[in-house]
Amino acid sequence: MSVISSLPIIDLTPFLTPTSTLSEKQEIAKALYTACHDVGFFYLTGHGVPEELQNEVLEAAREFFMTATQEEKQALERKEIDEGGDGARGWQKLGENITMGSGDWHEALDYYHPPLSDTSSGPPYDIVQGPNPWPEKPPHFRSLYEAYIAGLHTVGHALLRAMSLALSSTEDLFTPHLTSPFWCLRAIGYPPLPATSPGISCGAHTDYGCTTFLLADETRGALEVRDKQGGWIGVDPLKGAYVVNIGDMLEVWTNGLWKSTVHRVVHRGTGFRVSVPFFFEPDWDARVEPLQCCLEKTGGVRKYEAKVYGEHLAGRVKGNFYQGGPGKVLKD
Ligand SMILES: O=C(O)CCC(=O)C(=O)O
Ligand SMILES: [Fe+2]
Repeated sequence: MSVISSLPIIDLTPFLTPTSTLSEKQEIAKALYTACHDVGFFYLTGHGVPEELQNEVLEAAREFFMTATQEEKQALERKEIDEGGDGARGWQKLGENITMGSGDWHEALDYYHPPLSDTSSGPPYDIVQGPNPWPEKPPHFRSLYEAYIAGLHTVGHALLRAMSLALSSTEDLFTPHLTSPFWCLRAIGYPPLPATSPGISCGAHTDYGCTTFLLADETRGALEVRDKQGGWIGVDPLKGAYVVNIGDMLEVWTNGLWKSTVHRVVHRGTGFRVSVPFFFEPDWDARVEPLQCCLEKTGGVRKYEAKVYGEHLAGRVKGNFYQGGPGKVLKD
């Protein structure tokens, strides 16, 4: 495995500054196009999220994983639909999340966009449509995370405007599909893999939606990204920046011009690694299909069928846990 020390760095400032000029934006859009086309992963700076807020988010997750009792964790546990849960939201114990049939060596708290229908009368819930179970300790966890999620919506919209300009002459290609963007946030705790274990911390997969904003602590040598030759490249965190990758919906919209890049986590170092990926997604009912401008750039042949985002997500979530099924799929 080689370690990349130089993922492209994209500075989003012009898309968050009302006074910026078109040429300032186009310069960034051009670099963004190359990053998305050549690697599918990049560091994002100029996003406006304060580093102190990022650190607080990581520390609150660490505090939960390190200090909550087993009982407190179990009170938030993800439950199957027939057990009164929505099959998605909540705490997952070590090894519960699976990829390609093997348990992932992490525990996690998973949150999603508020449910789309009223849940006040209680279960049964549809898949991914139950309430978010927030911890009571640390006491500020919920308000901190809700403020963080709101901030990342601004960044998500700005980045999608930049991506639109990278693909066309308008910033609004994706706007009709982002009226109430769905989102997911995972707070993940990774103990080091046992020395003799052949296992994996988070198995190889692609992300499901538009873009993922990965916030991770300073642990090095954990995240790995598949390169075009099928090898693995190590991606270390860059202080203050997000590691951003594109998801399955952008691959469909671009007719494969930009690929939803496979990645995984192998944490063999020392220390307990914490990461908090935020997934910025299309509207739940968005019908996603190759865009005309991308068809023109890819020889005019449509390589992807239309997908409804919410159906795609529900299908992927169902495969993420042990239910006698084959587990998380790498690609459709
Ligand atoms: O923890 C990480 O670095 C990545 C996690 C990830 O890829 C995911 O949850 O989709
Ligand atoms: Fe991922």
